[in-house]
Amino acid sequence: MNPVLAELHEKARAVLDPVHYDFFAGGAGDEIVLARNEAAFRRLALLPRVLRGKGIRAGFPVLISPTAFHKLAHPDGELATARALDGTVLVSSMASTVPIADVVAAASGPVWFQLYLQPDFAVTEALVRRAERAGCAALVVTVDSPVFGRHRRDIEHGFHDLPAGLAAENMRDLAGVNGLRRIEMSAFTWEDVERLRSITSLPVWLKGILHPADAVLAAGHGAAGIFVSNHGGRQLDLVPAAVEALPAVVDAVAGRIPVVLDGGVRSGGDVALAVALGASAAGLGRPVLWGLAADGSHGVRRVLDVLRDEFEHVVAMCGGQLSRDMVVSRC
Ligand SMILES: Cc1cc2nc3c(=O)[nH]c(=O)nc-3n(C[C@H](O)[C@H](O)[C@H](O)COP(=O)(O)O)c2cc1C
Ligand SMILES: CCCCC(=O)C(=O)O
Repeated sequence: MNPVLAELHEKARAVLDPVHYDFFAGGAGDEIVLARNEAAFRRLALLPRVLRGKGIRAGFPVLISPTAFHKLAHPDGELATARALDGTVLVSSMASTVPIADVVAAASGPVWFQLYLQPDFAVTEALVRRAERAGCAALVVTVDSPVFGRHRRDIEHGFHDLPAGLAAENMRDLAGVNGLRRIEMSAFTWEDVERLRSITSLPVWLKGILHPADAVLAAGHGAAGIFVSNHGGRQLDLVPAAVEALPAVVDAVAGRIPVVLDGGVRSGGDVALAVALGASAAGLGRPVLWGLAADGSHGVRRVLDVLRDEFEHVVAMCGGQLSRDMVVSRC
């Protein structure tokens, strides 16, 4: 691993309350998927093309995937993350500890709003209006959580609630206990996605798709794009690594909508592999949390800078080109 990322992770582990560290680091069940997400990248290799000059690939195809409760990592919470963007997209979690309007106001790049559809449609609609008023550029509906994953580390620690003083700020004044409504996980249908689309002009992405048939349905139901994701190994501990599920989804979508990959991306080389396999971009979860915990906004910036630098170097080595035929198995 890049020594800067390793150093940020070690510092995060040292400064965080161990209970909060385990909330960020942990996965569901036996954490098999958590480990596989990273291991699967190690099993892939790239065959560079030669004598192609500098090639034409430009840009940095990385975004920040939504993660909850940044104030558990750093006192400035999502404000610090947002200040680090420098053009990178931040998908801000519905479970942010800073209200979405303040996240967008602090951001140095586009902000998208991630949400879980709520059983009470009026609550979902209120969240959408908050995201729109704040100036978010897209909605990302997470669809892999009909029920919440079972995180053994959290259960062992008895970690169920935020410490006093911290709250899921987007849920304020939505008529719950003390004006704060709990985020609910519930099962929905494609009709619910259509209903959401009907009340907003924002692009609606779906996050947490693994089955190619669902990717086809997503395109058919007007999703602006999808995230191939297993929620960083925090939902069903029986699924493939995210990058293993990517090629079949890319084939099924056949270019109709963009496909983002998240889960286990830890280097610019991992970003390059995901792009070569057909992802439009790779999403980062935990690496951003480690940067944030270790050094606030500066730490997040360092994570993005390291990945950008590594990615550009790998692409240059590959003749400016990344395509599926260049990806082979190491074993
Ligand atoms: C601590 C933590 C909190 C998360 N919170 C959310 C969330 O609020 N909404 C969501 O859609 N995904 C959430 N995720 C999943 C991430 O968006 C992403 O899919 C995953 O972290 C990517 O894997 P990686 O951590 O290996 O990069 C969370 C992940 C972690 C680790
Ligand atoms: C209600 C917070 C949801 C956070 C989440 O999605 C996760 O921890 O994986």
